Amino acid sequence: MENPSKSPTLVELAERILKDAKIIEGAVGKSPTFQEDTLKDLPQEFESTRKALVDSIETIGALVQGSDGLTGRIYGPLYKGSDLTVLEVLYHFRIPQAVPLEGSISYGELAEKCNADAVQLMRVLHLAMTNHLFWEPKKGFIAHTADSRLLATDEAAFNSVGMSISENQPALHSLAKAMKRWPGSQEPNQTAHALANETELPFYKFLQSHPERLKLFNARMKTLAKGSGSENIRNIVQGYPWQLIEKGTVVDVGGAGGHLSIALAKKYPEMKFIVEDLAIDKSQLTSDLEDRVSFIQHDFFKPQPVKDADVYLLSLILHNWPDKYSVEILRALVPALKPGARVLVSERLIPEPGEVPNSEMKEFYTSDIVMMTLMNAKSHTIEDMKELFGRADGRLKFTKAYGVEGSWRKICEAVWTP
Ligand SMILES: C[S@@+](CC[C@H](N)C(=O)[O-])C[C@H]1O[C@@H](n2cnc3c(N)ncnc32)[C@H](O)[C@@H]1O
Repeated sequence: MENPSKSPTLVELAERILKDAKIIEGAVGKSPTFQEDTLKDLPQEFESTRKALVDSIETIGALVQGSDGLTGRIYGPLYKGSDLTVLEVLYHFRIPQAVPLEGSISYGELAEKCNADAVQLMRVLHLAMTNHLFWEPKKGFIAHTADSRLLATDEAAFNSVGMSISENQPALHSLAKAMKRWPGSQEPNQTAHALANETELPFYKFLQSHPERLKLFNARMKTLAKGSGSENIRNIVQGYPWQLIEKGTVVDVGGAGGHLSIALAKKYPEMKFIVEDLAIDKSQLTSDLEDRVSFIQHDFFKPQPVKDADVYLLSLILHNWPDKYSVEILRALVPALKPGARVLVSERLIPEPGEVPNSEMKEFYTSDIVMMTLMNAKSHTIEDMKELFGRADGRLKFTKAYGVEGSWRKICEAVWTP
């Protein structure tokens, strides 16, 4: 975070906004509108400019509103909570799907289709429109914008909103209560999510006993995999010097359907991969890779069964667990490790304060808090990662954090040095 007395002037910010807006518009050739999101094709190399632009806009908005604006932002009409209420109504009444993709529909007809009261529906939709969801082409009628159309046509995106409403929001509202009841807890069932749902089950077990909510969670994971999931693959494949492993074997611990191993196997034809997870899912494996990518069922809290591999990869695993359990997961590898074996832990690390703009820092801290509310888990800093390796076993020597340029996903390497 910047020193508050040194924030840029309004004019400096406005100039930055103009400069970055020109760069971005030049990159896609056509400015986005609320009907057409041309920025979804923005090339990766302009992502940092997009983030800088968002940050400048937020900063100038907050400065111009002043401290009275702050109270307004928290308690007044711009409070995010009411935006979430709108989404909740859109989700429960399946409003996006009831609006025609072309043309418009009257509030009365829409209310009938959604089984809702027309006046209440109109009032909620008026607020939705302030966030560019739907618009009124003529009085009394509504039509889609690009955002509302996405919710109507992409079931995974729609269910992802459902997941946020069913799991994240109630849990976030219960965080203060959970912090009072179980201060500093390291148990995955002493969470805000458990309080909000009046359950003693940890998050994943709770979902397994509520299949309709598990479906929403899986949809959320699918939408993430479209964006950051592919960033996950890119980071794993390009962000580590795999040529060092040559003809070696990689154990992909908690590797799900093996998408990372499969991507690596395609690029490194001499390496072998063993994907471990609670259940075996070979649906993504093609026959040409069958001799080099295999699957076994394994609980990562039990001693590692594959001995003497060259690499044990834990991608997006430890950030789902309280530290106490992350240490157990790492320790369970120890009996299998040969001297020089590498343990690679890949996840998005939290930057040092001030290393990235405030708006980006907010994303990192938000995801950290979501981890806390759902599982008492956490996002890690690089210092946390060093500490976890050390706590697991002093012979697991942290060497370096690798990763692709410009990404906060890092691959933290520790080498077994007995
Ligand atoms: C967030 S996903 C990460 C998947 C993959 N490594 C990646 O980077 O995309 C976490 C994975 O851990 C698996 N998992 C959870 N508990 C496990 C356990 N006790 N033993 C093995 N795998 C487990 C889940 O089934 C899931 O596939």
